[in-house]
Amino acid sequence: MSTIEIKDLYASVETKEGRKQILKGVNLTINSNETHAIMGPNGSGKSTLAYTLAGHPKYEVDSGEVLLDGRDILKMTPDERAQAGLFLAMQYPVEVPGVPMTNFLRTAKTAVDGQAPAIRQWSKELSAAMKNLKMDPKFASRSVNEGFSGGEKKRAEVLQLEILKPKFAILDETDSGLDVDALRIVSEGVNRAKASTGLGIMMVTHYTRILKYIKPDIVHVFADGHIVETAGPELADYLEENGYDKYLPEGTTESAQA
Ligand SMILES: Nc1ncnc2c1ncn2[C@@H]1O[C@H](COP(=O)(O)OP(=O)(O)OP(=O)(O)O)[C@@H](O)[C@H]1O
Repeated sequence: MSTIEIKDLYASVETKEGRKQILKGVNLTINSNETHAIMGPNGSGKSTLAYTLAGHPKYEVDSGEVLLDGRDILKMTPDERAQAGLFLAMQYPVEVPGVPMTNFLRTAKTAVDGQAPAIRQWSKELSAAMKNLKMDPKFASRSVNEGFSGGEKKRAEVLQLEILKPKFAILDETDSGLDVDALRIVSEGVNRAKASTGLGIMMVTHYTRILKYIKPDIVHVFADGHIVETAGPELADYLEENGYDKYLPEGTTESAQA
């Protein structure tokens, strides 16, 4: 079993107005096979947490630790974090013109595993994964995310997840922009990854609809840079009905913040 432990994490970003602290004491432990949903108001720092864990250079850790099976990943470069078993499905996947999906995936797989996959096995695995995600095989030769629709980009993120087989996946709003069928297909991909490898999942979402397909064990409310409440799946239903008002500073409402 693997564990990722986030301990009292504080992180900042350099903005035009100066340095701004966004993460303010995040504590969270996720084990293999666990799914944690992170829900919270706009601008509370959920994506910042995702980027900080993945090692985005814009986000500077002020203090705290993140241990993956006891190893401090904050000392690692983003590629070393991926090799250690961390994966980020981005809220806004970037386009990489000129780099075909198939080259990108094979190169990433080789880097993460430390050896190139055998060619015949690789072709089979890639075709099967794309078929499962109902992706046209032509996507393999297209440039990474270039001209992909919003939903196609999210499928491509889950394709990477299925191919790279990390220990932990951060899904940053992987459900946003998906139609009903795509939501089911993408969720099935995540569930397949969990069933095959015992993946631990941190799923940032605004909507309970994805939680019907990817069942969370634990739901956290994230507000003002840290986790303010933790409970079972019933918390998501409460949030859907009542919003985040009770977690916001007095005098503000979620709509005023958005
Ligand atoms: N690179 C940056 N430059 C300036 N401000 C930033 C930067 N990154 C994050 N922020 C600010 O930090 C705060 C947290 O942003 P973040 O994207 O982490 O929130 P979020 O909880 O993911 O929001 P949402 O639910 O709207 O996606 C916001 O006020 C945002 O404007």
